[in-house]
Amino acid sequence: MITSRRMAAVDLNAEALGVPRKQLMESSGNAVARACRDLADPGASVAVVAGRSNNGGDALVAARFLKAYDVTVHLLGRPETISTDIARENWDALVAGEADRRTVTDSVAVDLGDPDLVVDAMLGTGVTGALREPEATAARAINESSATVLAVDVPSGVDADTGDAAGLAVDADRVVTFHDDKPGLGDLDCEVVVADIGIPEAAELFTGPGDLLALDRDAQSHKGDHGDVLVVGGGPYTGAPALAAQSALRAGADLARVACPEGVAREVQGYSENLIVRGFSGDRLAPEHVPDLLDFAADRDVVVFGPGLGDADESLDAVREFLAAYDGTAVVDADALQVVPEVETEATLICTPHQGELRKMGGETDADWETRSDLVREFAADLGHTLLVKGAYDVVSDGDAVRVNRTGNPGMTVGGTGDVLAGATGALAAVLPPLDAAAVAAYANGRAGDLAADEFGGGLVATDLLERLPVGLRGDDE
Ligand SMILES: NC(=O)C1=CN([C@@H]2O[C@H](COP(=O)(O)OP(=O)(O)OC[C@H]3O[C@@H](n4cnc5c(N)ncnc54)[C@H](O)[C@@H]3O)[C@@H](O)[C@H]2O)[C@H](O)CC1
Ligand SMILES: [K+]
Repeated sequence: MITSRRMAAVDLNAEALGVPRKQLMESSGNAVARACRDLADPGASVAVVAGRSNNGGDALVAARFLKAYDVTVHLLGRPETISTDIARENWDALVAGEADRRTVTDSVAVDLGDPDLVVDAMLGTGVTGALREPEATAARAINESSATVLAVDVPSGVDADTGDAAGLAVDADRVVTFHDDKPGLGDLDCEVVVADIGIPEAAELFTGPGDLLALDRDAQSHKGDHGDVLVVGGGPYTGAPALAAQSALRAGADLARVACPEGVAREVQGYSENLIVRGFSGDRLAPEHVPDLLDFAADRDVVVFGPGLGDADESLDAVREFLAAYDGTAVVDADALQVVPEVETEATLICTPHQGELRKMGGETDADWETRSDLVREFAADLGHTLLVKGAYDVVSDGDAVRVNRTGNPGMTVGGTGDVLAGATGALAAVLPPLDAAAVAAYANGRAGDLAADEFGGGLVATDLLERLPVGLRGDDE
């Protein structure tokens, strides 16, 4: 099952892997033609009703494959208004091949004749709201005809993420849907066939430019609130919390605060005037600080726990007490990780261990990334939290889905890059679901590292990543 939003991401990832959308459209069209052959005998009359975008494009390809049938293509609109290059190229191929075709520019012109089979390719996953004209009139004509109706990807008018129609929708006998089942289709009273259109498995498993789309859309739905992130750490180390907090800002957070021992607060502030630093008494985190921290954390969007915290017993006790009482979203990193398996918490946690830290948490790992993916998924399911296990291939899992990130380079083994990743994950967790936040953070952090390595090779340092994180988070075409 795949949502149309995730489908768009996978599609872009496929393109980055060398399988462009036009190639997928050819496979989709071929699958539509196969479904037609299943539903009608050679010689039967077929009315292809094509919209002006890619759903229509699929059917324009199918028309080319249906030489044994009496096909008429009805394009809903003027050819010059076809909205994608690949759909237009397929229309032009029909024109050049002198295919039987009509253009339907308004509702009065909708006349499908009396076909044996109708191919509904008006709208697919790009539908928004109720059908407009001439689609609405065409949908009524399709529903009134006695023909068998084959819908391409989804029946036009039906939202593929919910199965709901905002009003009128095509009543299909069969749907040929691409790549994977879509959430709403099971509730419709029609037969659903899933066609493999050759999207590589890697497009779904590995992070890619498509994963950044989640940021555009989900971040907008949290409009005006790009995150108030609190980093709790510092004590034995001061650079780590400062790096994590600056990284949260570079990853788009509106505010980054650091809660650290007052003995190191000036030093942490000294790294950047952009940080809001709040000291607590003493020189390391202890249980006595927890009530105050919980109050302070309650007004923040995400807490990043652990950078530079150290592993003193009283600090780890404090992490236990904090997590047991906290019910918000937290990224847990570094020494704080080891207490996670023993804590019962209502909080949503994203844990960011490297493989040594994973073992210390009780998790297993393996040199083979595929085996490691299974182990990480199982351990995330046991914990009930999201894991981002760092390595040459980072493995992200919420216990159900797995994403693997291949960006990054050996230069990133330098100190501090993990703090940058934790901070970025914190900022993204303010606007995205945990799995997406971790996957996008790993992808962007690795891209930032790759850009830094272009310049500094093995001499890159963590602050180089901070500067490049905004570019790492931006799509190539922006
Ligand atoms: N990997 C894939 O997912 C592939 C999918 N294919 C096919 O492409 C469509 C999705 O194509 P897209 O161009 O994004 O959207 P639509 O064809 O659904 O058209 C959207 C277009 O239509 C207009 N519109 C939106 N809502 C309405 C409305 N209520 N009434 C009238 N018009 C409307 C608006 O202009 C939109 O921009 C997918 O379903 C597959 O069939 C690829 O071919 C293969 C890979
Ligand atoms: K359709």
